[in-house]
Amino acid sequence: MTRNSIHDLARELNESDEFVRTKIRFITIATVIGVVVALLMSYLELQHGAWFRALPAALFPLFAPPLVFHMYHGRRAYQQGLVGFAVLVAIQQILGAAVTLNDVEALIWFPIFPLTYVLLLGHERALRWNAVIMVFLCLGYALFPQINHGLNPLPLPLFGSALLAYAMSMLLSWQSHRELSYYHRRLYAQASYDALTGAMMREPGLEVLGRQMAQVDRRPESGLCVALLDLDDFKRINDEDGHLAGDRVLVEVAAALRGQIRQGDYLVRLGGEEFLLLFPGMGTDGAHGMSEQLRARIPEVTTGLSARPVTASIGLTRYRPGESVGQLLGRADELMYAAKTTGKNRICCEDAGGAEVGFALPGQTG
Ligand SMILES: Nc1nc2c(ncn2[C@@H]2O[C@H](COP(=O)(O)OP(=O)(O)OP(=O)(O)O)[C@@H](O)[C@H]2O)c(=O)[nH]1
Repeated sequence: MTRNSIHDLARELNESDEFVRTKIRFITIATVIGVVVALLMSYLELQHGAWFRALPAALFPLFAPPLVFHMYHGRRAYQQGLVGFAVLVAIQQILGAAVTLNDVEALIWFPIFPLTYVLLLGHERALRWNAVIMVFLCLGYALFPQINHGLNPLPLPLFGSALLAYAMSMLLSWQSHRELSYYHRRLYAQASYDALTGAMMREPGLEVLGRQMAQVDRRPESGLCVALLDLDDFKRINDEDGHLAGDRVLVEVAAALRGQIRQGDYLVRLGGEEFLLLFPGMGTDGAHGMSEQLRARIPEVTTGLSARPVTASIGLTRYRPGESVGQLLGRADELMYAAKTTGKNRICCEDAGGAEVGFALPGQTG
């Protein structure tokens, strides 16, 4: 891929333009400053003849500019760049700690590292990285006597305050991660489930259907049946009993359907008073028996909500490996339509081979 503008990259990354633009600019500016400072520090250490202390600082000018350059080249590159920076910071920190931990001044850098991980990796991953590095630092401090009993013994309170910075950062990350996952779950539920009936909404429902179909394509013996269920004369219920009564009917019907289907089956509200039921791993006979139970249950659970009994017409069919979602639902729709035109309150079912269409009258199996 050729070099993108930040705007294109942000769009490709599917994150907010503003967020990615700010983050990449921040990392670019920080890298320029970091390279200048690191070169200066390396030069000063070399002036004092301490080449081994110049090494950690020299790593940054060597690796950071190519990382920034790499980050501008697409989604994977951006993510790889962030992780690359985190690895660079970790190596520098561990190397730096190994050569300068008995220098009190070196400790002023410590609180910066946990925050760097939050910035680079986000709260969730920073939590893990900070925990691992904190464990390494503690082990290093406890196991290597030259660090804490060297010529300039490292004051424990200073080391403790560096660890405190890690702990604080981890606590804040944990809190933020919990909050974000809570809102993420809520947003997912709002975007996936219909607020009135609690059934899955059309788009996510069709995605699930696509996945189930792909599974049957891989293992045709597993099978998949779908039932398209449409309430009969629903407009009349609305007109005669009121829109609120119509809503109550939808709620009760959806609850009854959900209560009756197996775990692993799906209930999708395609729109209005039309529901799609997915029966993965079920043969036509099993799905027919289940649909018959559902059809019979609907007038029972809606008794008293409407002046006339509430019924449903169902088109039931089996997925034929290789066909499209449109073909499968089109066939289910035709069968449901056939059930409507032959008297309603019935199931119209295609046999397993798809050759014939049988009509199941109420209380009968087709
Ligand atoms: N109360 C309520 N009504 C809805 C909702 N969504 C759609 N509707 C109504 O559902 C009715 C559907 O009517 P039609 O598509 O004519 O179907 P029908 O009256 O059930 O007729 P058939 O399908 O032929 O049995 C319309 O009057 C819509 O306004 C909803 O969320 N709540």
